[in-house]
Amino acid sequence: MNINKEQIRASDPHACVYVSASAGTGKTKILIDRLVRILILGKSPLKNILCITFTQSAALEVKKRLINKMHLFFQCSYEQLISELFSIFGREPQDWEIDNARRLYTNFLLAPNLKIGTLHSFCLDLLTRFSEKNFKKIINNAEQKRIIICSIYKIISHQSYIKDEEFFLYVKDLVEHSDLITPILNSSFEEHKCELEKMFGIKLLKKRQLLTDFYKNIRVNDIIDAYNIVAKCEGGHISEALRYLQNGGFKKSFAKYAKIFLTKSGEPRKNFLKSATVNLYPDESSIINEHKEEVLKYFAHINALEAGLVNLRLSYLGLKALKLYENQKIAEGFISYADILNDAYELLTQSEISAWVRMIIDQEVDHVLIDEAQDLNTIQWSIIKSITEEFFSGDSARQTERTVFIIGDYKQSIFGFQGAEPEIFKNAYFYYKNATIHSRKKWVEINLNCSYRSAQEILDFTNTYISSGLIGCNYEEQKASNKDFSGKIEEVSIGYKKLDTDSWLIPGLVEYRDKNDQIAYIILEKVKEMIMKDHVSAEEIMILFRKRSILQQKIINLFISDNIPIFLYGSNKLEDYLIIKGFVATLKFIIKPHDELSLMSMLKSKIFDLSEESIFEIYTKGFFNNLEKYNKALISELNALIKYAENKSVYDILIFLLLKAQSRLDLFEKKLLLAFLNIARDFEKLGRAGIASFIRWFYDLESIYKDEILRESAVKIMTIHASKGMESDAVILADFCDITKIVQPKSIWVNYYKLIHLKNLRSIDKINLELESLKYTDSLESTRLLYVALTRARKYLFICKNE
Ligand SMILES: Nc1ncnc2c1ncn2[C@@H]1O[C@H](COP(=O)(O)OP(=O)(O)OP(=O)(O)O)[C@@H](O)[C@H]1O
Repeated sequence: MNINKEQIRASDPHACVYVSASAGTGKTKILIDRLVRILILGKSPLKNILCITFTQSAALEVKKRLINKMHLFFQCSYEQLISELFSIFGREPQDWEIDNARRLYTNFLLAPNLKIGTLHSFCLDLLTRFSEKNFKKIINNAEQKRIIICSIYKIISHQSYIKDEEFFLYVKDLVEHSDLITPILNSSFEEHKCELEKMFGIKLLKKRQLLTDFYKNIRVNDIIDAYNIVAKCEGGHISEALRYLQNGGFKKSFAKYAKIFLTKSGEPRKNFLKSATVNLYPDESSIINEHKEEVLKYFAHINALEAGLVNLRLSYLGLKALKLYENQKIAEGFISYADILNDAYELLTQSEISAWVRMIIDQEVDHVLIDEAQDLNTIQWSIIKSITEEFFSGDSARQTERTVFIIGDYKQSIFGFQGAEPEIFKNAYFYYKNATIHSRKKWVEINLNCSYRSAQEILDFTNTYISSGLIGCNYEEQKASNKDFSGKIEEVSIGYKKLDTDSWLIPGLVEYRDKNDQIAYIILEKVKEMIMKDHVSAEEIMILFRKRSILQQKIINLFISDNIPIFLYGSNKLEDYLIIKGFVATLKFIIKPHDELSLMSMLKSKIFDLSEESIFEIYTKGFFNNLEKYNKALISELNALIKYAENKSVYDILIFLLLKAQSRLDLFEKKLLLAFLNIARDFEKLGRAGIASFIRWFYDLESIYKDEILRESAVKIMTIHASKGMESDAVILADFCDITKIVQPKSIWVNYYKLIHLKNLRSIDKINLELESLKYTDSLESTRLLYVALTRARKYLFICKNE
């Protein structure tokens, strides 16, 4: 280890410290060093040090490294201990420091009380100890879904809404943002209407009312005359418009009429009339152009109105469903992750016992260390502030030295979807700086920018892609501390050649069915080359994705069939895989044939393999109410399934379904199903039975899929979010092509309201402004994501780029 003076200043246990540390500059090392130095100082016991990490795996890593360090101090030679302590203190250790360091491990064994974990686990502990609220369990996805659907059924007797999965997703999103919506939860229909009218800048009247005004003002005959005259020199769109006006069609379907004046992409046609026509018939042309403007104005207004009315109804019903959901969740003894934070905050600041709770916590915490501080959102900072408030009050009853340590990196702020933003981190920084200086404590600020991880070539490449303007915070070019090895960057451009699915392939020649196949093959070949030619070991290769996708699935399949060991990081719960969802839906269908959500996802799954279009078709024909009429073969298949399932065990039913789906399954799906079958067998071995009871048991298990080939020496496959804090020799970016492309949202949040129907909403200026700013923040975060991905690599970067 190199002695780095700034790292040593950062671990000074007498100062409150803020560290802004770029990727690879040693954040984790500093955190461990600081924990060790506080312990060696000997004034605060282990149990009084609170270390907050962003994820549970980070907490495990910190615990592991701290315990290893203490164990090393306990059993290493005297000389090694001196040298270890020298690298941490940056000076010769004193005798008492050496003695204390030796004793850390035994002290730990006597009282192994490590407060290292996520803020959620700290808050959960707080609630368990002090809250009077009665909760038994953290709610999981399946329970959440069940309660949302029940709540929707309770408010909507007219069930056509429920057929639409979109409404379920809408309410689910409200549930996930419920803390945000609290202020409008109890508003009446009229109040929502007023709010949305203000937001949209229009009155939410009936559409007919608006159009009546339009029809009243239009001089139909004048316009028909004008059309007739210019028709001689114009194209088909004029005769089409004429038809609509002559037979009154423009009243029946105003939208279709208005579309004559628009281009295919929905923009107003710039030159509706040719310039020759305008020169020849100036008067008629100006009548037509004025009319065109008028139509488009009304069309925009009607679009806004339709969007407004849809959103008004959705918000009203959605919020009602949300209230029912919240009540039912509490009645069943569930708590969500968001509730944990909100309830803990309330307990610490607004409850009758707040002062008492804070006093007890104050006795129990002397030092707070916050890792990945850029990823915390407002409520999380509020909780941390209330825990540390007494540190700076001046008249604290406690005389012990107490510090706050904040380490983070604006450039790695990539959890915007959880409410974290660089701005929030900046505010927290100012808060602690002011609080520390005002209470006359020592404040130290450190900026680390030299990477111990990556070769200079990797950092040069990163520097060309990243700049302050693109990531929304200060970016200084990064330098490598380690000059012992060099880096290599390769970029491949993927040409997209779509082939007919059943076109004849020349034997022996690699042809790709689509872009994803091509990328998957290129990556497989690259990994083989790295392992065979460059002697990179498999576990030192990391394949990163911006998001889970078909490409990821294809790569996994390809690697499995080529016997290259892989390890999937992140949330790889069995229940989250599409194929397992389809099987679970089928089990649900067997016990509840009228549950439309299960029926739909069963039909879509590989067991039935119906296309989206055919499901949509039978669905719109009223299939779900009138099964017999439309698809006899399917009905008899469904009946046969229900009949077969009578008196059969879950395991037997699953085998039956597996055989039915077999020809459509790929290798990876077969492995997943095998794991699922094993779970069913375990369930039966326990002497349990019943489909409903199996499904509940399966969800409670929250089983993580582990394959026998997922060994230690495996290529790691994960999303960039999951790769946070990790490093490896080689990094492959599989979907770089999409990295700066911003996906247009289907809905946005504006002032407590979740607005959908975005195509129509775009005719409202205020919404357009919101969308623009959203696009801007998304693009900044997308570049920060790229920064995180590039800086995981030590020596090799391999990037698949769109041409
Ligand atoms: N003083 C040092 N001398 C030598 N190597 C160091 C030093 N400090 C850290 N390192 C090494 O640099 C690498 C990066 O350190 P670490 O993982 O702590 O970085 P980080 O700042 O947490 O990175 P990121 O923000 O990307 O997660 C590690 O392999 C670590 O052992």
